[in-house]
Amino acid sequence: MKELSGKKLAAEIKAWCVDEVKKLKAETGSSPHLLVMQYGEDAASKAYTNRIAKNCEKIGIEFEYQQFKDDPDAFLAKLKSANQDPEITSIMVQQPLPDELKDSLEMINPKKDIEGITSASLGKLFAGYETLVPCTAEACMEILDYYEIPLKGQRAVVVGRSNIVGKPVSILLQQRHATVTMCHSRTRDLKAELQNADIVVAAVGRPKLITAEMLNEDSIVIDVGTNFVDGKLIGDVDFDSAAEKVKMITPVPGGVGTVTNQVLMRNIVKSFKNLH
Ligand SMILES: Nc1nc(=O)c2c([nH]1)NC[C@@H]1CN(c3ccc(C(=O)N[C@@H](CCC(=O)O)C(=O)O)cc3)C=[N+]21
Repeated sequence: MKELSGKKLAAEIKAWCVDEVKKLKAETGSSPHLLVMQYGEDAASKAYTNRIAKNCEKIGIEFEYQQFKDDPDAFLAKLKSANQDPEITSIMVQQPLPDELKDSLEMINPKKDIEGITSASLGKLFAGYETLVPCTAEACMEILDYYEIPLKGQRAVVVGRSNIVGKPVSILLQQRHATVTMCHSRTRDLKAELQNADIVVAAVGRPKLITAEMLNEDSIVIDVGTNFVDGKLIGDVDFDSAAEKVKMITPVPGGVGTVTNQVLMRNIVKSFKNLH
């Protein structure tokens, strides 16, 4: 078994960002500027925001955070003004959102949509145009490429069909000529599907849902899960048992999540470039 660490790759992407931000500052006199908006008190959103703030600081990206509560109109007003504001080059709206504000994700200016979650961004991805791609899906592809894992003609089984990971990663894998099977909570026999997999992408958000006995010895496993259990970060794959069996597997933490953090930074740099 080979552990597919994301640490070196993440450091490389970060170094690229640092360099690029320096160059852009010299050329334009300004720096990328991220606005993170949160509605309500979700602790995971807060923790994620703090991590993003630190990463922005290290790279030289300006960071702004606004939290709202009990005032959906103020939230919408800020989002509208941020869409127009030339100083704000990237916008991230933390999820979850209350039902009355769910549609606001669609309002994000697609040029500033660093998570690639608007239908405009996802539509471009679907059609094969260049666009900002959801960071976690892109991080999976980066890890596969970093470790030179062949994709053409390979069988990839994606477990999970979310808009931010499962669906986009399935498109990216198909673009690279993999044969993709989508599995989810209603899949009748997940083990049978996994037996055929050259590559498994686990993105369901259920701790240790996938166990060693479900996996094939020749599989390469990309674990996207970031489940907090008793204060510990646990993947969707039971790492300890799976690691003894499969060919290669990403750890949690230190795998996809580490790369995702820096792919997000790179998307902030890209959105700045697209706007300038
Ligand atoms: N619009 C939006 N996009 C999100 O992506 C989003 C969100 N809202 N709301 C909150 C949740 C929560 N979330 C996490 C991200 C990283 C870790 C995490 O633990 N990251 C580790 C990575 C660990 C590893 O190496 O795998 C770290 O940064 O150190 C957890 C949770 C994102 N979310």
